[in-house]
Amino acid sequence: MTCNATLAEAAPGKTVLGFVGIGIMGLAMTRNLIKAGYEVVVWNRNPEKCKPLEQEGARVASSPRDVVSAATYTFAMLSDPEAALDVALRPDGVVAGISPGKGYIDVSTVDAATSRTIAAAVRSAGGGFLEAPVSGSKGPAEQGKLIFLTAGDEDLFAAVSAPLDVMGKAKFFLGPEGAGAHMKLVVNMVMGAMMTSFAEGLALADKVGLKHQDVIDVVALGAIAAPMFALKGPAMAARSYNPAFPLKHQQKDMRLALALGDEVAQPLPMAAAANSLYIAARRQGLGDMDFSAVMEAVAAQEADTKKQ
Ligand SMILES: NC(=O)C1=CN([C@@H]2O[C@H](COP(=O)(O)OP(=O)(O)OC[C@H]3O[C@@H](n4cnc5c(N)ncnc54)[C@H](OP(=O)(O)O)[C@@H]3O)[C@@H](O)[C@H]2O)C=CC1
Ligand SMILES: O=CCCC(=O)O
Repeated sequence: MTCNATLAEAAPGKTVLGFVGIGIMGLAMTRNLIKAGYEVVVWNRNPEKCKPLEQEGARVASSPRDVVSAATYTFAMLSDPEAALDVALRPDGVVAGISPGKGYIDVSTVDAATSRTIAAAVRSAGGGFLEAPVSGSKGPAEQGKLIFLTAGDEDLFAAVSAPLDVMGKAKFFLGPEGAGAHMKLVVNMVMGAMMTSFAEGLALADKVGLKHQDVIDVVALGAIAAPMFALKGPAMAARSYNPAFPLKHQQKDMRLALALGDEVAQPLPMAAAANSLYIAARRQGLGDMDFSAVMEAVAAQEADTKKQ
């Protein structure tokens, strides 16, 4: 799909960029845009989080509409479908500032229906829409090494190619909006199940007297080696869960992937089992910790078994 108005190619010194949603990811991504020389306008629900960016040269706007009015292309990195819809559609939201020649790039992880609703509203105001959820966490966001899974208006994809390259190491254009959301949910569903399986492995190893570090080293050398296990393993062994990817967002992604499975009649029993552990971890109050804190839900199950 292409949008009706011509979209100018974004370049530092020429194009004003907007960014709404200055959380863990939004902060790191916006910083890289500023460092690359872009003039950036930002908004966050809690304005305190914009302060570091203001010191680094960003302008702070008082609503998402004001960001979009000031910028040619606006990126959004918001928690979940509810936040993405609200920020886009509220009276002083993104769509209220859209006009022909502007584009909205939603990099949040949401479901396809949310993305399609926002796309239709943006296009009816004359703008272009791209969904562009990312693979990669806080570290890759800081290093400009995210992987963009984009879909929607291909001319907008081309127009924002330079800022995407500032924030990421790779970008895929997957087709009409919905395809990017689907790809992201497939990847995060696999990641979520891998993490619960790893946590169970560490718990079992512990029970039989194996050292966590030995398990991490053995896994790292074999066919199931994964950067995620190497990165998160030592902190999990120390039961320390400083958030890079908050557990509440991983559980949201499992929920959205399971709903997608229902929609297309694909049973996902492993993902469903993993999801129940993330829900248990949220009930333990761990939603704002890193998603590796699912380890604590595994440990709590062990405690329950001992009581029986
Ligand atoms: N962290 C990670 O490793 C990755 C995260 N993601 C995805 O990126 C998105 C953001 O993640 P992350 O930065 O980690 O999360 P954070 O929780 O750090 O940030 C969430 C952002 O959403 C905003 N927000 C939440 N609800 C609303 C609302 N109702 N109205 C307006 N703004 C709202 C928050 O504003 P406020 O500060 O005011 O609360 C904040 O700016 C999620 O969809 C997540 O799944 C994708 C890849 C990696
Ligand atoms: O959505 C979060 C993804 C985290 C990652 O890819 O490391």
